[in-house]
Amino acid sequence: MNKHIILLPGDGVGKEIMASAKHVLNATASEFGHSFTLQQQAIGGSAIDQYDTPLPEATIKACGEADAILLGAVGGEKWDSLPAAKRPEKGLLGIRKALGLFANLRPVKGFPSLLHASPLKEHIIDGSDILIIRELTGGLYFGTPSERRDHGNAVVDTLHYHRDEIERIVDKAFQSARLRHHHLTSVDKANVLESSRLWREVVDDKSKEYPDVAVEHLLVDAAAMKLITQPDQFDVMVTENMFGDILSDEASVLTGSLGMLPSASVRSDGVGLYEPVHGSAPDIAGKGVANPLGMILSVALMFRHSFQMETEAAAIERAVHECLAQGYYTADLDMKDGESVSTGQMTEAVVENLTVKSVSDSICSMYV
Ligand SMILES: NC(=O)c1ccc[n+]([C@@H]2O[C@H](COP(=O)([O-])OP(=O)(O)OC[C@H]3O[C@@H](n4cnc5c(N)ncnc54)[C@H](O)[C@@H]3O)[C@@H](O)[C@H]2O)c1
Ligand SMILES: CC(C)[C@H](C(=O)O)[C@@H](O)C(=O)O
Ligand SMILES: [Mg+2]
Repeated sequence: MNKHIILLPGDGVGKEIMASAKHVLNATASEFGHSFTLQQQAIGGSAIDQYDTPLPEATIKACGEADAILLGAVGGEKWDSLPAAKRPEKGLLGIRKALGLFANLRPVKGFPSLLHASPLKEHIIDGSDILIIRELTGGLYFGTPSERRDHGNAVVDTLHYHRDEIERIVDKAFQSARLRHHHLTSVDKANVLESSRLWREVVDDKSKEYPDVAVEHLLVDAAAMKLITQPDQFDVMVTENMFGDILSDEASVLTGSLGMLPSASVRSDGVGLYEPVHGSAPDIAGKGVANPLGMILSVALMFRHSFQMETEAAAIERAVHECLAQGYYTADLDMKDGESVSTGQMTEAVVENLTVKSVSDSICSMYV
């Protein structure tokens, strides 16, 4: 099958892990007999340097015509003092909005070999398997006005949702719960925010269409606590844009490192943008030590969600599982024994484990 994929490496470690994604993508293509057209475009700080904008028109056009998009990360100190509209992060927010990618799926499932890489107790994280569904094109990130007032001494940010925007993400969450363990936790701040009270109303209305899914409402502060004390109590979690941003970084602790988490930003027709949950990691950028697995697992999500190629997706996930079991780990994973490997060595280890043979006894669909 021929697919057209846009690569947006972005900034910092984004460039390093995109090289890993390309390598794994090419290896998967040759292993399974696919041909992909890959085209690179600029976004974030590197686009600002080249084109004076974090999201060039050419990037939006190319992404709009693609079957799927892979993104590394954006941002860095160099661009931190630019005005809001010119920051690298605006490029990322802009492409999500321009493509209508309203559903951000962030699966959090630890690999058995990394149980002791987490600072949390093993018996607490063992068996946790959570899908965080973050609303991605509305909420606090996109409401207007968002501006300074009173000569810079006052400020307003707006959390805006229309019922339709909540309905479509909640629908997606119920559908995902049906494919998993039929349990949905909706996270909000309904004891304070009017937007959360509408959110809760929509979840309760929608739940009538999904009587086979058990629904629970949880306030976001309690959810943050429960996520790391009783993670096995969660199946699918659905929440507002910023709540989801924060909770997913927190949840990464269950897997041993922020560098492990992949994500899929999708809309209803299957077009999607796939990126790790972490950022450009300026503290380690350029050193060749970034963990490429969140990015590589995002490639697996692309096969699953945009191309409906479950075998290929499972093969990549299996290869990651195998190389961790063989004892490969990057420096961010706080392991007790042995020596950590570089980004390139970890990527090679994944590619070496990526064989058709390994798919037969696949652990399959780790990240539905
Ligand atoms: N999706 C994105 O592009 C994205 C996401 C988050 C932050 N950012 C941007 O990235 C920049 C840095 O933000 P930050 O430092 O708060 O968050 P960050 O996610 O870049 O880094 C947080 C910590 O996690 C570590 N880390 C992250 N990814 C890693 C990996 N793959 N391997 C090993 N360690 C990893 C970093 O070294 C750092 O210690 C900012 O400009 C921010 O806006 C971008
Ligand atoms: C860089 C930033 C705009 C982005 C977000 O908040 O959505 C990031 O933190 C993420 O999680 O993808
Ligand atoms: Mg984030």
